[in-house]
Amino acid sequence: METITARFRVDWPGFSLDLDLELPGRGVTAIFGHSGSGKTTLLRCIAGLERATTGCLSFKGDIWQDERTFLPVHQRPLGYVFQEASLFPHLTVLGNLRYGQKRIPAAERRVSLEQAIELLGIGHLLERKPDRLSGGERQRVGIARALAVSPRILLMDEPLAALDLARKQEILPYLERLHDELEIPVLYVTHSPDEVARLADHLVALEAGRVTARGPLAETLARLDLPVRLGEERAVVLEGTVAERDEQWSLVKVSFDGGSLWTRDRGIAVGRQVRLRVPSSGVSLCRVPQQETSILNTLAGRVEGIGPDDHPAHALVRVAIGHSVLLARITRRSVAALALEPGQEIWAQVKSVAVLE
Ligand SMILES: Nc1ncnc2c1ncn2[C@@H]1O[C@H](COP(=O)(O)OP(=O)(O)OP(=O)(O)O)[C@@H](O)[C@H]1O
Repeated sequence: METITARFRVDWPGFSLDLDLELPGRGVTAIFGHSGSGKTTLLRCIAGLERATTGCLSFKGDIWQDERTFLPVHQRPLGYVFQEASLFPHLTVLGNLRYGQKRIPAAERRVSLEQAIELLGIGHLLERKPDRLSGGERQRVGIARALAVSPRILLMDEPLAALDLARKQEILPYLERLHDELEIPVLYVTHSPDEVARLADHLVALEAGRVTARGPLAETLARLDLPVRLGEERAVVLEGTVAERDEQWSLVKVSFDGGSLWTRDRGIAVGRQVRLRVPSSGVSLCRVPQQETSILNTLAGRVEGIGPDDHPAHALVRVAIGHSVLLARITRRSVAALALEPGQEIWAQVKSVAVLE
């Protein structure tokens, strides 16, 4: 059994959490929701920091909590990364990392110290004391320390929230490496749409202590029946590969399962895997491919469904492009004018697409 099953009920004055979740035992699951929706409470329940909770938690077949069992936090093989790493000020970076690792018998170490240091790029910082680290460096050390305890799961509670944009950009590639190179599942609490789009494989959306949507990221974002918005408007995320570079016009072609899209060249090497974020307002639809248009990307697709959007003037059209899906936000008047209906062949013009590096 490779999954994590979690059922928790917490009742506090003014807030209750009531969840029944099956989470994948691999990849990054983003726990996404507004402030106060219960994200941190869920992580604390999983960590065993909320003792008053009633619930059940099984991790890949091992019971961590049920009616009879409650493993205390120190017996749960997990790493916890907070918004700000609380490192021991009197120890060097290496001392901090070794401290975390001490209680793990050598045979049970899944991540070596060297591997954690290399993954987070902190080899040059090992002799420094925490007060001589930048916020971004401190956070990287905090993540390496959480890995050094050889966790079976990593719980990250808004690990980038305390950092400015430049520091966030500095750390994101390291988080992507963790994702690509480690087998350890990560539960990643955030209210940043960008972080979800870049890092998550799965999504759990919370609202007022309840799950409003969950599932694989791309699939969940493309659903018409679930109101999951990452940011201002509905958008989908596609996995792709940089297939071609057009030096003359500073463009790259990114191929995905079903087609390809030209987008601005940001210097990413041909062959690299990237994610694309396509906002629904950047997709328009036409019944015949347009000849003289400034839009570079026209894809053949099929209408799969039509649903409402935030404003009564707008509709969201779900369009299958091969095995991938785009959402187009168009006016309801256009839906009527084009007589759109499920099953219909259609051309999607994609004006706006962002590469999430
Ligand atoms: N120990 C507690 N006793 C009572 N209420 C609590 C306790 N801890 C948290 N709460 C309340 O539970 C609700 C959920 O809090 P939680 O920290 O889980 O939300 P969150 O989604 O992580 O928010 P944020 O994004 O702001 O961190 C909030 O209304 C909070 O005030």
